[in-house]
Amino acid sequence: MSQHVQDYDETTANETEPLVSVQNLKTYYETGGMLSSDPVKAVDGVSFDIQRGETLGLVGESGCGKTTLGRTLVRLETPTDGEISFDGTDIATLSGDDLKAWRENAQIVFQDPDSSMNDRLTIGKIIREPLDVYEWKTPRERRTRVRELLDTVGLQPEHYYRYPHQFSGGQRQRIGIARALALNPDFIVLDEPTSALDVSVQAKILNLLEELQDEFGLTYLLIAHDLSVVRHACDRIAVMYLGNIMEIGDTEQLFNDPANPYTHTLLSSIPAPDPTIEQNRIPLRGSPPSPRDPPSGCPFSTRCPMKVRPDEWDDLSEELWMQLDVLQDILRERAKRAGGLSNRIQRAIGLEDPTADFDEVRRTVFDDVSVPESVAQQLDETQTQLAEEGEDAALDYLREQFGSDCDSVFPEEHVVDDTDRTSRCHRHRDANAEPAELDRIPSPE
Ligand SMILES: Nc1ncnc2c1ncn2[C@@H]1O[C@H](COP(=O)(O)OP(=O)(O)OP(=O)(O)O)[C@@H](O)[C@H]1O
Repeated sequence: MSQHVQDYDETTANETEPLVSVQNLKTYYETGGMLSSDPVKAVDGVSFDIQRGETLGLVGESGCGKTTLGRTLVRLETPTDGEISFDGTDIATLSGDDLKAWRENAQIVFQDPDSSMNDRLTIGKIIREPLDVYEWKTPRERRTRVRELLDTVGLQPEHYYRYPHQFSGGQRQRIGIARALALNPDFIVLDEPTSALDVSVQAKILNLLEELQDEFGLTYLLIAHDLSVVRHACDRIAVMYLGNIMEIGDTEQLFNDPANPYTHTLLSSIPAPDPTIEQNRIPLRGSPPSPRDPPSGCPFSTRCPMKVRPDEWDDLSEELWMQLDVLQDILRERAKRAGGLSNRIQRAIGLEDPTADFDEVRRTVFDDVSVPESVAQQLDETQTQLAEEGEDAALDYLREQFGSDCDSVFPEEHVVDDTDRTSRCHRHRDANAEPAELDRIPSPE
């Protein structure tokens, strides 16, 4: 949609400020519960702008906070902290009538249009609902507006009196889009708008969204799992991991030359169009840490294939480093399981020996790699810590011995190209730039 951004900018040359500007935005969910009082840090301090008329894509693994961020930008969620400036107005703290009045400007289209549709209402009523809520003009003008909207999204006037179940998935998504357009918003969050649809229908809906953007000067945040969808549809991409934006910038630059190790791993999961071409796939180990208890340094540090290593261990083999990471993964998993009240009580009364199978874990993890005596000693001490203090102490010990800034310092944002793309990674510091190549990572089995 880049061409469009240019056209729109020409007609609004005086409006050079971004439409949406986000500073250190956090949205936490307080879920309470006896065993864990920590909030879910779904969005954990993000800052970025969305320019007028652009489409910003938002990608990342399931649960990284994309939907929460989208919902917060249209104020369906209340941020815990931070600022959202919309067209120059801070909307993060709006409430009551002010919030309702502002909401006309920003809408959301859901993955599953059915979730926002009452099956017992006609299509006309469903699209008209926002107009009724906002008491937009007269009832007659509202009906006329709905007919216009049906036409705008490629449906027929006679569809006004039909019911949602009489339509296909693609048509229902058109209805959802018509409803989102009803109040003439400037900004729309598109939350996986095509993931529930067949591929042929997906393309039609994406084309429709692009046409509507051109016609009405809309600004989009497009959330999508499918990286080929965002590559085609977005001017810029934001890559999210565990509530943070790890990289954000121009779509083609980001796809052609990803700067952040997480972007690398995410993009390398896309199968090559030609299966005979050998791909340098980067394994993404394990699952993301809990957003209730994110790592203390870089959010991606527990899975990062390019983690910075302390100089004193420079001569350890790649294979051994990888297995040390695997050992930490296992201990973290055990720590999660041991966190339950019943396990803790069991251990307190001596029913469970936390080191019972550590010997076996150690044998299996380091079976195929050569472990120098210096590392073996650290593993012995890890085992002692585990026996005496438990998994968290053993993990702290491993972090002290083998960790770096990646494990303890949140990475700052670095500009990584001349299009102002930014990435958060300690590898961008000059001192850590080598080795910069992901090629050094051993291929997965
Ligand atoms: N209402 C809620 N209450 C408590 N936790 C929530 C709530 N909504 C989301 N979460 C949690 O917040 C985190 C982020 O969820 P979110 O749905 O924003 O991620 P996502 O990237 O959109 O995932 P997906 O791609 O699966 O939709 C997850 O750990 C999720 O379980």
